[in-house]
Formats: sequence, C-alpha cells, structure tokens
Amino acid sequence: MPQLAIDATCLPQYDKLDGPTRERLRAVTRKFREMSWESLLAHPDLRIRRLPHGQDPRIRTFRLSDTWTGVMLAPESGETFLLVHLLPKESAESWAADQRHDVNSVMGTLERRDAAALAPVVPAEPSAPPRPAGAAPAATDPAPAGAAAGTAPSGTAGAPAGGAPAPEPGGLFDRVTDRELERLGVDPEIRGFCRSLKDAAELRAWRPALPQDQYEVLSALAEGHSVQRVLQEVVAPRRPRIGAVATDDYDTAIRHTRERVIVVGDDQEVEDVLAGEFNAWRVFLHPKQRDLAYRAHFSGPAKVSGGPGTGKTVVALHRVKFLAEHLPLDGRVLLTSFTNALVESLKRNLALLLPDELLDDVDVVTTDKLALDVVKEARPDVRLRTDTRGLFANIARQHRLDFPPDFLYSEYRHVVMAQGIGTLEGYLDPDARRGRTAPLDTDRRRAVWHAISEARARMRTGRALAAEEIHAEAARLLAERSEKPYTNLVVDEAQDLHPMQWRTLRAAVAHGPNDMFITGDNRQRIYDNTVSFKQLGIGVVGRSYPLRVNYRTTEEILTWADGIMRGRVPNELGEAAPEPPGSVRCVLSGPPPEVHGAADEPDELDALAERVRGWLAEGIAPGDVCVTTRTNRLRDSVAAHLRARSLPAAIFNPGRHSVTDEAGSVRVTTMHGVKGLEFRAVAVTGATAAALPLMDHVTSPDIDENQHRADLDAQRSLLYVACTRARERLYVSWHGEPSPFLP
Ligand SMILES: Nc1ncnc2c1ncn2[C@@H]1O[C@H](COP(=O)(O)OP(=O)(O)OP(=O)(O)O)[C@@H](O)[C@H]1O
Repeated sequence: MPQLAIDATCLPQYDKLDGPTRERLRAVTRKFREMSWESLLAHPDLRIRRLPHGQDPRIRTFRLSDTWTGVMLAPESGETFLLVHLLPKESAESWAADQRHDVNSVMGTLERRDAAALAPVVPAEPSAPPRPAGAAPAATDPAPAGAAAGTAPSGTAGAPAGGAPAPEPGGLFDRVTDRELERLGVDPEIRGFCRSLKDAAELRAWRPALPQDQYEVLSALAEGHSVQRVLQEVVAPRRPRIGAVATDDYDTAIRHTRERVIVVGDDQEVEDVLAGEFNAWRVFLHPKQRDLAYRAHFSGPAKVSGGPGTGKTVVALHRVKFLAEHLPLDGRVLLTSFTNALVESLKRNLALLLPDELLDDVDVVTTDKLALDVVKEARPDVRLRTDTRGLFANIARQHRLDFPPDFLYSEYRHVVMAQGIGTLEGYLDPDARRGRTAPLDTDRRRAVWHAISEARARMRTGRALAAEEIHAEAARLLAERSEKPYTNLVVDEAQDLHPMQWRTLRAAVAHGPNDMFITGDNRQRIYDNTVSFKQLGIGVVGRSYPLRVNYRTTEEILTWADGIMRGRVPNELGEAAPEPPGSVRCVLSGPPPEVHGAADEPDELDALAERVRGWLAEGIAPGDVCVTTRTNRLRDSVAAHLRARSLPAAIFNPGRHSVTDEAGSVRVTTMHGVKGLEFRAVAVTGATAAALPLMDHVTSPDIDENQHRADLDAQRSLLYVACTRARERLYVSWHGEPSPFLP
C-alpha cells in the first residue's frame, strides 16, 4: 500500500482551512494511504492532475474543495506520496508548476526549488542536469516568486534577466571552489547561480527559491565559515548514516528528509501533524537537534548551548522522550528548570510529546522543589525560609560588622555556600575568596565567619531554612544514598542555577553515560549565579554542542536585540572561558522593532495602548500579545491602563498561573515572568534609565566589584530576554531618559 508523507509547508495552511475542508482533507489523505495509484487517478472527486507545463513531472494537483487545491509529489514508484502544499485554488496551479523537487546527491535529502524563478539566472552549463521531461522552458519572471514579501530583489539579484550571469570578481563565494561546493552538495545549477551573488542580503532574498539544504550550506559559507566546518555542521548531520545516495530514489529521500517531512500512519497522526503549526517542533527537528536529542550514548554529562530561540528547550524535551523510551524497569528521568513558570511550561509541552505511560516515568519539578522534597523526607518539619537577606542584615548589625548592609548575605551566598565551605579553616584558606574584590584580613574573616555561623545555627533551630541550606542538606542526603532517585537528568535554562543547586542535581544521579543533559544560554543569565561545572564534578569537556538556527524571532528583532548585548562576550555556560564565536541564523523575517520615547509615564501608557490596539486590529489574538515591565508596580499600572481603554488585559503571575490561563487576554507581566515563553507580539514598557538597571538589585561595588558587574550584566540580560520573546513584533518604550542598555 502507498504511504503518505506531509511537508511542513502545509502546517500554516491547515490553520486557514474551515472545518468541512479539514474533514475532507483527512478523508483524502486516507484515500492516499489506502487506494492504489490507478484507483486514485480514476477517482472522480479527487481530480488528480498532472501539470502539462510544470517544472516537475512528479507534481500533481488534486481537488480539496471548491476553493482549495492540494499539491502533491508522486514519485514514479508510487510508494510514498508527499503532500507538498495546500493552496487556494486560483494560485495552486501556478505555484505547483514553478516548483521542482530533487534528491540532493550528497545529503540524500529531498529539496524543493522554485525552478521557474531560478531559470533565468542559472547558467545553461553542459554539466547541468537535464530538465525533467515535461519541464517548461525558462520562465521570464526573474524574481523569486515565493520570496518573502518585500525581501526579494526587485531586479535579478545582480544577474542580467533572461541569461546566465557571467562570474564576476568580488562575488560572495569567490573563496570557495566549484569542487568544494560540489562536495558540500551544491548542484551545478546552484553553483552557477551563486557565482552571481554579491552579498549575504542578496542570498537571503533568494532563499524561498533555493533548495533548502543547499541554502543552509550557502548561508553558512556566506557567514564566513570554512568549508570544513560547513561540511561538519551542515552537511554531515544530513547525510544518510549508511548507504550511498541514489538521486532517483525519491521514496528513500522523502523518508530521509526528517527536518521538514514526516511519514504519517493513521488519521490521528495526520491530524496531529497538520494541526500543529506552532507545535512543529514536535515533529520536525533540525538534524543537529535530532542528533543531540536522540543520540544513544553520551559518555557523561552533555551540554547544549545557543542563543535565544534556537530550540534548546525543544532538544531537552526530545531528549527526555528518548531517555524515557530507554529506561530500565525501575528507572526515572528528572526534567528540571529554575522557576515554577518554566516547569509548568515544560510539563505542558512534554505532555504534547510523550504518551501517558512514558510521562509516568518522568518527574518535572524545579530544582528547589526536588531539594525540599529530599530534605522533608528526612525532616518533615523543615520549611523554606523567604527572608534570608533580612536575617543576615540583622545579624550583621548585631555583630557590629562595619560592612555595607548586604555584604554578609553576599559572602554567605557567593563564597561560603557557592563553594560549599564548611569550616573556619576552609574560609581562611587564601583561595576561598578568589575572584572577590573587597579584601578581608584574617581578623575580619573570623568575624564574618562567626556571624555567618550564627545565622546558620538560627535557621537550623527555627527549622526555617534558606534555599541555600536546603540544597546543602539535600546534596548531603543524596550523596549518602547508594540508590540515586534518577537514572537520567535533563536541565533546561541551566544558566540561572546556583552552584548549590548543581550539587543537589549532581548528587541525584549516578555518574555514568547519559547521566546529565544540560541546556542553557549565558546571554540569558538573569539571576546572580556563576558556575564552574568543572569544580562541581560535571565534566562536559568534549561534549558541548552549540545550536545556531533561531526558529522563534525574526532576523530584524534578533539583530536589534543583539545590540543590547553589544561588545559583551559571555562566558561559556558553566565555564570561566568566553564562548567561542559563532553566529545564529534566523528562519523568519519581518518588520523591524518599533521604539518610542515618551515625555512621561501617562504618555507612554497611552502610546502603548494604541500599539496594542493596532496589533489586535491586525488580527493578532490577545493571547498572543504580551506586555512586560521591569517592576510589579508598572505591571499593575499597565494592566489597569489597558483595561481602562477597553483592551482585554490580565496580569500574569508566572509563579501561580499556567500560561494558558489568560489565553483570551493580553498578558501583562514582569520581565522575569516572560523567561522561557514566547508571543507573536511583545511590548517592553518602561525601559527607562531609572528602571534598567534597577540599582536596588545590583550589588554595590563596595561589596564586590566583580559581583557588581555580574549583577549589571544580569539586568542587561533581563532586557535581552524580554525582547527576544517576540516572534513577529517588538515594541520598546520608555519615558524620560532611556535605559543605557538600549541599542
Ligand atoms: N526544529 C524546529 N522546527 C520548528 N520550530 C522549532 C524547531 N526548534 C524549535 N522550534 C521553535 O522555536 C521556538 C524556540 O524554541 P525553544 O523555546 O526550544 O528555544 P530556546 O533555545 O530554548 O529559547 P530560549 O533560550 O530563548 O528560551 C519555539 O517556538 C519552538 O517551537
């Protein structure tokens, strides 16, 4: 029986179909799976048509409804049909006639190109593959027909219309030879075409017309990566593991192109795939993502880093799936993150990916909850203390320590607990305070140690323990257990965890293959924690992997937001060394961010309300809009202001609500509250100099200059995180003096 595969291009289209058309599509897909090709061709309702002037003899159209047409690829073998696109009837045939599918001779993937748009600009080389039978002569429209609106070059990307461009000096790919391009899977047609390109913007404008994987190769080369690196990072992950590529074997290529094609088995799968435009991540993984998530064996902890929106959480979720599928009988997986809101969001997404029987084997909890549960098992009367900062300030006063108010707490948190120092001797060790800038002689260290010891003793007697104490105790209890509670552990948003939290995690799983899988991004570190994995016994050397494709944010927004981090080279996650250079590519493009400086707060809020109203009028659903502020006070004012102007607005408290609770309203929340989330449109309000940075939350340089700088960086990151939550639209406003962090 033939099989059906679905191309990811169909997903956003499915959203546009009405109920009866969707039902009909399901019925049609059933026929494709169940009937022979001859019966399908003869079927009166389907009206399967070959396009007499099409570029690709394998493409057919079929009737979906009076207004919608399906486009499919029907390889001669008839084994696997590919549903390529769903289009309004009037545009379907011309689109389908322009496209051509080929099997990439190096990567073995099925690629689609707009052959009609490319025809005038590809050289007619003798080495070019013969046009498929039935292909049309070169079309005359030189611009890439499917190019994103406004991005295609108005002319011919530097090439004379109607003829092949002669290679010109100063081309984008001059440094790469034809032989190298060939090794990278760039076919003769595209090799000839790319010689005419002058810069990366021109290449990007042609993207919709170019075969997808070859575009990836060219864009990595255009970024300046070496041929070797492109071979390793782009070509190798796509190559079939075994066997040679046969360019006439479309069935195999369809199955092999898992980045954008999925073979479906039954109605439920068809529905699951098609209905999931925003859940494409469940099905279509980048080869690098798939490789990391489903790799059978990492010999120890593995770390995945990458800028915002590069799919780290997606990889973490798929990794949990892989681990849960391969658990020993009594095994358990822990998926953990920093805040309740993040954990809620992970739980929801995991439930979309895993069947119930696998979900039962996975715990999704914050690292703090894990530690508290472990401690409570041994001492049920213990509870979490929330006023630790105040306690230390009191004790510092009582001990008459002449330091700034937060000094004692900072010393406790960032020296004593971060390094797990348990004795006065340990604290007096010359290395104990390495990296701290305020010097402390031995007498003062003794005084500080006594004050810290008293605070710790008071917490223990009162049984209300700071999170730091709970983790120290949890790590101790877990280290004593010969049977660890977890077989594997997956940590998301790892950049924000404190060393004491890492000790708990390290102790919760035995050392060994696949023990820890860690994802994070130091650019997004918004809490005051810096970590050395090496010191914590988490060896990731040789098992660190970057992700470099941003799936969330438009290029315009990401480029602007990157200006917030200008000149800052973050340290690699869990290391003291700077991150190696490497750029991120965006899949999406759109309008640039809007910025607005107002005279005062009421003016700023008025302008915000109009912006939000405009988005809603454009058809963006209220639940897809988020307004974010630095403080709770401004958050409340914004919500009240929007409501007073009849806009549906709800305050989102990430600690208490799950993300979908307020689906019918514009979400108003703090910058901390948007971490890990994403929205079609985001407004960042109150980006004024007085609020970003908020100096209350920045360690004074008198206490420690390094910590002072790290705290300022964390606030800069907070703005960066808020801005990179936007998928399509970003609006940033302030009143009075703008934040110095703004680009
Ligand atoms: N292979 C993929 N195909 C389609 N969409 C993807 C893919 N990978 C990730 N995405 C989408 O990209 C967006 C960002 O993914 P994700 O949240 O995993 O990124 P992240 O790196 O964890 O982001 P951040 O660090 O900014 O929180 C999500 O909407 C996700 O569904």
